[in-house]
Amino acid sequence: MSVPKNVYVAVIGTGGVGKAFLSQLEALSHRYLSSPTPKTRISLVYAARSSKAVLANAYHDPIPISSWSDSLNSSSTPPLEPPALADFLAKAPAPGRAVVIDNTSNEDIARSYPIFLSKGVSVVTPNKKAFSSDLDLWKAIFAAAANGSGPATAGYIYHEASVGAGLPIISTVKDLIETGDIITRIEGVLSGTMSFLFNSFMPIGGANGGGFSAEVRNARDLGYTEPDPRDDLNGLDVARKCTVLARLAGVPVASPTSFPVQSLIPKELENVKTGEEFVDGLPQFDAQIEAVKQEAAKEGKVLRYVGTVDVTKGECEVGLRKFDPSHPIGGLKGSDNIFSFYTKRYETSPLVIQGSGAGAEVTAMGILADFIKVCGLL
Ligand SMILES: NC(=O)C1=CN([C@@H]2O[C@H](COP(=O)(O)OP(=O)(O)OC[C@H]3O[C@@H](n4cnc5c(N)ncnc54)[C@H](OP(=O)(O)O)[C@@H]3O)[C@@H](O)[C@H]2O)C=CC1
Ligand SMILES: N[C@@H](CC=O)C(=O)O
Ligand code: NA
Repeated sequence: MSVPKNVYVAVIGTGGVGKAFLSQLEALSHRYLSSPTPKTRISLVYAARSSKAVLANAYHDPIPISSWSDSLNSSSTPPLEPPALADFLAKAPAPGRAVVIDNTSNEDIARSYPIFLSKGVSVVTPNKKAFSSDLDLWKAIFAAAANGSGPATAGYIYHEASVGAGLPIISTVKDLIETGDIITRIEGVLSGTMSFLFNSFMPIGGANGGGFSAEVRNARDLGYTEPDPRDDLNGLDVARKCTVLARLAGVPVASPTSFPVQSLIPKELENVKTGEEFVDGLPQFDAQIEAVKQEAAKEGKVLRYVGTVDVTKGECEVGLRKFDPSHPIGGLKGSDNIFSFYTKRYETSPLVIQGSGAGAEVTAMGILADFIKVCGLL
């Protein structure tokens, strides 16, 4: 009987998405182990939140996945700096190797991916920062990865959940390109938060829309927003997703602030210190967005927040637009995203992907699916 390969997992970030990921990882681990001929054994060797971390005593003595929370809560160890974590994970015994799951939105951790990858440690993440900050970081990540132009001994990088949460967006873009299609335009509602806000604030028929600020609070409480909701409301989250998609499609977008992005943050709240202060201050500006809503309603339209990547022209654009209620974007529900891909093959009738684009469980699913792909490659 063949010996199962060990895959050693380090999880950074145990918030909404991180918790859901660990719970799905535990179930996957049970499924793997209950197979009559287990091929993979998953060992949790590190878990961290911003203030503390827990590290396995040794590779042969991992942290039980079912009690990661107790282990982390009772720890007084601070998180390891990324280079130290990479050194630790690079020593994972063969067969199999280590995978780091970054469930934070931390830019310093994102900047350390090339260090992990060059040491043979794979990275799976929903963190958009790595792929949508400066272009040099993008190039460094893919130059270091085995599934980029790095050596076969390098780690793999997968980031499906960085765009459209669990929806198969990154894999679809890659499949279109690798099979020789030419993407000309991608457009749609790319934010679960923005979708939820406008579907609730201005539902078709105009009935029961609550105040805008109350919907922002709801979106945050439902786990749709970024750790700081201002990163959604300023349009940067959608701009980051457009940047990722554009770069994958071959447009070298310099940064998510290098093209027009409409912010929905009132000027007076631009410089408040915390996300909490921002959410608390928002109700006094409800009248402003209500006026924009009424203007659209007079034309028989609804407001929706959209992103467009015009690959042919090499341009991106992000902002609020008016739609007829009969338009597929006008009729979205809940936190649904919709992505329309126009390509040489899908020229007049686009390839459309629609479904929930935010929330812990659907995001964790995207991360776990990537993790399973990496396990298959190790
Ligand atoms: N929520 C969603 O629907 C989606 C989220 N994403 C992405 O998933 C990621 C996580 O989102 P979400 O779970 O909602 O956010 P949360 O704010 O709920 O969780 C973030 C976690 O990261 C931890 N963290 C932050 N900085 C560090 C650090 N330096 N070292 C270790 N841990 C750190 C936080 O620690 P602490 O607990 O101590 O605060 C927290 O546990 C983000 O990148 C987001 O963009 C992607 C698609 C959808
Ligand atoms: N805050 C984001 C989370 C997923 O990327 C969103 O609302 O879409
Ligand atoms: Na996705």
